[in-house]
Formats: sequence, C-alpha cells, structure tokens
Amino acid sequence: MAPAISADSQNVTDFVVKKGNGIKGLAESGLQSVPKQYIQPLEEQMDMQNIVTHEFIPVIDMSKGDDLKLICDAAEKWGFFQVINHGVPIEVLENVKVATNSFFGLPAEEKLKYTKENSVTNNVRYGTSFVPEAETSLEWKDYLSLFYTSEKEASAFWPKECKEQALEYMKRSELLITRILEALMKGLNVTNIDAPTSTMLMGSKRINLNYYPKCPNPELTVGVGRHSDISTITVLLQDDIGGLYVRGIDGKGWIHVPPITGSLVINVGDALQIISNGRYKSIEHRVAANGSTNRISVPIFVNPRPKDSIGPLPELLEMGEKPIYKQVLYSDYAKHFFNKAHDGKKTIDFANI
Ligand SMILES: CC(C)(COP(=O)(O)OP(=O)(O)OC[C@H]1O[C@@H](n2cnc3c(N)ncnc32)[C@H](O)[C@@H]1OP(=O)(O)O)[C@@H](O)C(=O)NCCC(=O)NCCSC(=O)/C=C/c1ccc(O)cc1
Ligand SMILES: O=C(O)CCC(=O)C(=O)O
Ligand SMILES: [Fe+2]
Repeated sequence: MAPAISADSQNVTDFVVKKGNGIKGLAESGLQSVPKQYIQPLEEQMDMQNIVTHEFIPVIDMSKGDDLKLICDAAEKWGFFQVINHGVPIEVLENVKVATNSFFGLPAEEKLKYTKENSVTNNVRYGTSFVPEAETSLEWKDYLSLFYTSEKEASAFWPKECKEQALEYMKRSELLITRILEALMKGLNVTNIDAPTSTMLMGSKRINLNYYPKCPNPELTVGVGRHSDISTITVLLQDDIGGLYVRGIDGKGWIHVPPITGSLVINVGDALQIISNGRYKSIEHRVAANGSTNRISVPIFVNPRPKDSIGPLPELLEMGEKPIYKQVLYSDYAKHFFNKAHDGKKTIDFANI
C-alpha cells in the first residue's frame, strides 16, 4: 500500500498524535522505515549484546502452598516474577486480549473521542507514546488508559468495545492481588492490614490496554522506554509475542520475561518500594519493538488513591528502621511521573529524604 502521508515531521506527528491514527495507523500505512522522531538515541536502542541469558525471573505456582516466601524473596531480589495457577480464569484473559484488539481496530475518528483533548472524562484516555509533548524520541506504542472509580462510572464512560472484558479482568484478579499484597506485608512482619494500610496498598486501580504495532526498524526505536511503574504492584497480561525486558539484578544487562500461556507477570512499583522503606524494589523495565508482528499487553496498576499520603509503614519505623523516604501525596508523585519522559529509576528521587 502507498504511504498515506508524507514523511515530513510535522505531518507524521499530526497524523499519529493529533488525528487519532496512532502509531498503529502509521505502521499500517505501508511505511518502509521509522520516521526520525521515533529514532531513539544510540544509548537507548536495544543492544542485543546486553541481554542476560543465564538468569531468569522466578515463576511461582500459586496452588502449591509455598508461595508466601517465594513471593517475598522474588519481590526483594528481582522486583519481578510470574505467577501460574493464579485463579484468574484463562477465558477472562483471552477475552481481554480480544477486546484490546477490538478497541484498537476502531477507525481513528472513533478512538479520537477518547484523546486527552476530547475525552469527556480524565479517567479515560487514548494516546500514543508516553508523553509526546515532553519526549525527544517517541515510543512505538498506542494505549487506552482507564482509571477505575466505580462500576457505574466505568459503565457510563469506558469504550463499549472493551468495558466488560476489562472490568471482568479487574474483578477476577482482586483475590490474587490481595493474596500477593498480604504475603508481601507478612514478609515485613505486618500481619494486621488495617483499613488505611489496605487503601494505601490497593485503594485505586488503573488498567491500560497497550498496542505495539509491527515496526519496520525495531532496533532503532522502543515499544516502551526504561521506567519503573509507580504502582504498589502491577499485574501484567502479555500475549505470546515477547519483548518485555527487565533490568538484571546487578543493574546491568536486560533479562527477557518469556511469555508463558495463562501466566501473569507481577512487578513491584515505586509506591511499594516507598511503603516498604526500600525492602521491595521497583525494577526498571522496557519493551522492544517487534519487526515481524503486532503485540498487546494489559497491565493493571494497583495503587494508593490519589489523595493518600504515602511513606514508609509506621510498623517498620516502630521496629527501629530509619525512614529513607519522606511522606508524599500520591497524586503529586503520579503527576511528577506523568509530566516527564521515561527516565529509568529517577522518579523515586521525588520521595528521597
Ligand atoms: C495524577 C493523575 C494521574 C491525574 O490527575 P488529574 O488531577 O486528573 O490531573 P491531570 O489530568 O491534569 O493529569 C496530570 C498529568 O498527568 C498526565 N496523565 C494523566 N493520566 C495519564 C495517563 N494515563 N498516561 C499518561 N499521562 C497521563 C496528564 O496528561 C497531565 O499532564 P499535563 O497536562 O502535561 O500536566 C491522577 O489520576 C492520579 O493521581 N491517579 C492515581 C495514580 C495513578 O493513576 N497511578 C497509575 C499508576 S500507573 C503506573 O504505575 C505506570 C503507568 C505507565 C504508563 C505508561 C508507561 O509507558 C509506563 C507506565
Ligand atoms: O507491555 C509490556 O509488557 C509492559 C508495559 C509496561 O511496562 C507498562 O505499561 O508499564
Ligand atoms: Fe511498566
């Protein structure tokens, strides 16, 4: 197919960002090479020499009864693990993947209704890259981001192509989320999770549907740049394509997170690193672009509420730990994150004492 647009920079940004076509629209226009605003600086391009092949992210079987220690160890050492036999039905996971493809399959003029400029609510947002206004190089990714406030609000405002499936995935993963967070608290000797602690750990949720179209020069760009999540934990559903890489434990190299059918990837976010006073670590990760096929992923970010103040748990300080993070209002922390391009682990400096 002939390219629908000329390669000049302004035209590309207009077509992708402003007109709602997304990078999916551009990729499907028959383009032969990535436009220059998608070329990452050399040091951010994926260097395959830097892939660690002798270390693996733990895979934890949640049906065996020995998961508590394994979860705490993995969260401390790796900040990332996969869970299997986790209780979220496979059909629920399959349905949300189908729904993701349905949403991104909509014509641009339909998706345009959900952009930051047009969306009738701040809680539903369709976009591309992370923060195009703040980034020097763009990411090869489109997303729909849904902040959950209530079933009623979701019913009224979430796109019908994915509303039910996304809600079902969130609902059916609640038990898993509670189990993991309870295990992590036990690992800190916090056995009584009172109401304020519970809200700080899981008072709000955001679900993102991510779409990474096939890319003509995957080595020059990225799907998502290096970042850590700002959640307490993230539950990530990925399809069978692969491309998610996690920083190795010595801070060097990148470890692939291989797709395992039916599994979910769990990672620690900055909020839990802060709450646990540095015991559990949020780990840098990134997504490579793919030269042969489209990829989707669906993270559920489990968070404090925007209005919560977060800081090291009082129980830890009572046990004699010195706080390494100060109290911060979570919405201030989130705004700090959402107002800059991805910059690895730097977001957490915002909470340093
Ligand atoms: C501060 C929030 C995010 C928005 O508050 P608001 O009062 O509605 O304020 P704004 O709508 O003005 O948004 C503040 C800024 O954040 C931006 N933003 C508002 N949601 C978004 C949005 N989903 N996307 C990317 N910019 C946004 C938004 O564009 C805006 O930028 P700017 O207009 O330039 O000031 C508020 O909803 C809040 O505190 N939410 C709870 C916290 C929350 O959502 N946590 C999410 C955890 S998400 C996570 O861990 C990782 C996410 C992630 C996502 C993509 C990645 O590539 C990698 C990771
Ligand atoms: O697509 C993935 O595998 C991970 C995406 C991610 O890191 C995010 O959305 O925060
Ligand atoms: Fe992430």
